[in-house]
Amino acid sequence: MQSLNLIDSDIAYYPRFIDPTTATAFFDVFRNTVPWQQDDIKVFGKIYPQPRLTAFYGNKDKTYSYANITMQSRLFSEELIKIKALIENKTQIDFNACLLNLYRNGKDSNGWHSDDEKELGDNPIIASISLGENRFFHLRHKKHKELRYKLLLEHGSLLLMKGETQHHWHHQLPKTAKQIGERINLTFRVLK
Ligand SMILES: O=C(O)CCC(=O)C(=O)O
Ligand SMILES: [Fe+2]
Repeated sequence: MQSLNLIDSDIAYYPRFIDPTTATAFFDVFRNTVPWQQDDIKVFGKIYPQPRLTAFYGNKDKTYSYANITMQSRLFSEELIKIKALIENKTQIDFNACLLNLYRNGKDSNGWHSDDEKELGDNPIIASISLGENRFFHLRHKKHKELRYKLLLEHGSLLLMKGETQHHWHHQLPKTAKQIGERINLTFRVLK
């Protein structure tokens, strides 16, 4: 486990949290069975197609809203329940929802944001699993914008963000000019 030790944050990175062979098997199942959709998002009043595909799962029929999208959750699949159990075992935190992202190639991305929706509570806990291609994850302090950090999110890894992280830091998954394939990201969350 690697603790990022950035001020105003509580972020830990676990490389090979899932072994590579198992992670590849999970990747294939999610790639082929999740009903991936591309929604429109509103950014500063303009509508754009989201630069990635998403899906939303939970342990109940709940809706989740961000950037003017409202997603209806599907019930956790067998594979999501398995991964959720691995994370819960490590963190002692019970997760009840998961937002899935599919980045089809290097042009797909996720812009600067913090995961600070009201439903996530005061100090959101986000457990993020990476499958498939490695991609860089950027962090930038909201007030001290010169404080930045780049982390390579590898196949099978877990990134855990908690405490005041979402209050003080934005994160993004930038585009890359490299010719790369698909990456799937699972962000387990606690919805109040
Ligand atoms: O794909 C990633 O690693 C980041 C995803 C993310 O930040 C989010 O879904 O809120
Ligand atoms: Fe996020």
